[in-house]
Amino acid sequence: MNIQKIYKPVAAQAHKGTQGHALLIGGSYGKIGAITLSSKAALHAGAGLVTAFIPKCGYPILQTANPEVMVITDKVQEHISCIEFTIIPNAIGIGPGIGQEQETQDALHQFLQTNKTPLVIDADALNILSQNKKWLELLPPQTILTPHPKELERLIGKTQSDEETIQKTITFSKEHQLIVVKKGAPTQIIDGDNVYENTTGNQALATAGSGDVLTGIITGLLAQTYTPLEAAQLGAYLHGLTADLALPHTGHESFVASNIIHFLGKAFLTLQGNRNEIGFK
Ligand SMILES: NC(=O)C1=CN([C@@H]2O[C@H](COP(=O)(O)OP(=O)(O)OC[C@H]3O[C@@H](n4cnc5c(N)ncnc54)[C@H](O)[C@@H]3O)[C@@H](O)[C@H]2O)[C@@H](O)CC1
Ligand SMILES: Nc1ncnc2c1ncn2[C@@H]1O[C@H](COP(=O)(O)OP(=O)(O)O)[C@@H](O)[C@H]1O
Ligand SMILES: [Mg+2]
Repeated sequence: MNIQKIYKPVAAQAHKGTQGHALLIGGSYGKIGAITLSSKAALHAGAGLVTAFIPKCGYPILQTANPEVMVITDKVQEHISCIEFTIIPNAIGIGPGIGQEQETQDALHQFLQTNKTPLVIDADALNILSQNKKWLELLPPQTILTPHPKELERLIGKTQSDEETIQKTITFSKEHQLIVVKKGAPTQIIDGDNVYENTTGNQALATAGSGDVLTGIITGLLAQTYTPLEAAQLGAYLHGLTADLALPHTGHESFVASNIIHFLGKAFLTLQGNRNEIGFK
């Protein structure tokens, strides 16, 4: 599978209104950084407009760190208690840093009951779903879940081998019509019986916030004209490639999640050449 076939260059006549509006929902006291990274990543993935929905305490932090991102605040200071907004986003990413307060769980339930917008679900939003598996029925078809191994285990249960994990994830994906970005080394994308293995990335990504950035990238792509499977594949590919491109500059140790965002431009630029070797296995 060739990533270059998925990639769509930005049209010369494009404007911010044609490049998609991404909404990132998350953050809680002490974890505003997660949603700050996600929303910044969505912008750098090409979304024309990005809004972050966060608890009140994050307002000055996010507005200062990301002046290009618009902000909607919850009425509660330290966590999200009610997800209501009047904007019409093209894609929503929910979960980075959101925490598991009871009010936040209730807000997620309420949100899922009415939401029809293409969705990416990560981090504590996944953990809340794991404790309320009936809510999986509320997800729009082709919703993208981005679990790391522990989050996946909470969703599908313990397994004895990698093969069993893949089989259970395929069954889970088919049962609920979901795309699972099974994060790891390497990341695999499971869409029903189809399993795609990413070819980019390295251990530099073993750093706090690198998954939060992936969620922002995928949501930013989903808000443009990419299908959920394309957004998951291109997002995972670009995310990993940033770590490969950064390696001569940062080494494995000093690479941090912000570097993923920093090197995203260089990663996109590789897609504009004629490299045929790139892609997924
Ligand atoms: N700057 C920030 O605000 C940050 C906020 N974060 C947020 O913190 C919350 C908690 O997320 P966590 O993922 O830390 O908590 P979890 O409890 O979901 O996951 C941590 C556990 O999973 C295990 N694990 C993670 N990756 C693994 C792998 N590849 N293989 C095997 N085990 C693995 C860890 O060893 C640990 O036991 C999330 O909402 C997240 O978005 C984190 O992303 C870190 C940065
Ligand atoms: N050794 C590794 N090789 C390749 N990718 C890795 C490695 N370690 C972590 N990653 C990637 O980094 C990201 C980590 O996500 P996650 O655990 O959710 O981080 P966080 O919650 O801190 O943002 C995933 O995309 C994962 O595939
Ligand atoms: Mg994570």
